[in-house]
Amino acid sequence: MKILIIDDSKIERVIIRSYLQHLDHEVFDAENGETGIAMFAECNPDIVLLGVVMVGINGYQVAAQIRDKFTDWVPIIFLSGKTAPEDIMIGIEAGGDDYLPKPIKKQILLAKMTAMERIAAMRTQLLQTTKKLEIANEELERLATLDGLTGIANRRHLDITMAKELARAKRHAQPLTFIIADIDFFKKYNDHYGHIQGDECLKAVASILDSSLRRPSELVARYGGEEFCMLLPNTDIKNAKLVAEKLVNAVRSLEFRHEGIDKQAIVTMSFGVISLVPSRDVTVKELMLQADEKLYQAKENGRDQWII
Ligand SMILES: Nc1nc2c(ncn2[C@@H]2O[C@H](COP(=O)(O)OP(=O)(O)OP(=O)(O)O)[C@@H](O)[C@H]2O)c(=O)[nH]1
Repeated sequence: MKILIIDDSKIERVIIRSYLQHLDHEVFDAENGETGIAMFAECNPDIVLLGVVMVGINGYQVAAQIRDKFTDWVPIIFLSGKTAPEDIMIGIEAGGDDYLPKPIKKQILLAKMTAMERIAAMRTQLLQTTKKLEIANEELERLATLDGLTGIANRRHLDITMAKELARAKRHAQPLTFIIADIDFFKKYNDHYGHIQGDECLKAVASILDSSLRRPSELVARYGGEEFCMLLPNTDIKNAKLVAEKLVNAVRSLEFRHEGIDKQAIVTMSFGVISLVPSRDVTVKELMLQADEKLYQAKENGRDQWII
């Protein structure tokens, strides 16, 4: 353990050092409160042995400042000839954890060190476990936003982002583009190639849609089944048309055979696109309904196209 002794009596410091010497501890000492606090920050001790009556700031004030300045808990043991119940109470209230009466008895000091060593080990373990838990929680939160099959955003994440982006577009009177896309004749694809190959097709489509959108603020999500949604903040109707054309072509460029339709057919997608500067009363539900209506028109119109 790293042990920091703060006491203005050189004799006390030398005696305590000699008691701790034969144990495998690293001992630091400071001759007053101010130096002790500075040393605490520097050496990051596992335990502090702190005199109470000192020239300058006293031990209670040092303990209070350590607790105030440093968030990590480190045990503080007061060393004092003042052992009346009220002295002990003041010490504990100032942030101390234990009290050793002066003159310090070697056996008691070593026994306390053993107990504190156990506590320090448990604390280290607790900190490590907490760190692992934090990392696991972050990973869980990340996974909760993703679609299990394709690895792009899921519907839950889309819902949250849409609400945020719609509110932002209203606030700044900025355009917002929203697209719903659906793979054409996907039932026939599954029927012809089987579900496993169908899943591979979904993954490839997700990946090409995702890589076709460039801006970090743009989102591609799997809405469900073979339906995907794209949200493009700050994108007006002119740019929405360019993006839609690019997406139709990107899916074609996969050149995935779709012999469920006919020998020459490839996998294509239809896109329903809306672009608007939303007024106050526009809701997420309305955006979805309108884009879905455009998608329906694209399907009716012969598929493999976008309608805005
Ligand atoms: N392989 C696979 N298929 C899925 C998944 N989710 C939905 N599907 C299939 O997607 C197909 C969707 O079919 P439909 O809604 O009839 O639409 P479609 O055949 O694409 O026809 P159009 O949309 O009109 O072009 C169904 O056969 C579903 O079983 C999935 O996770 N994996």
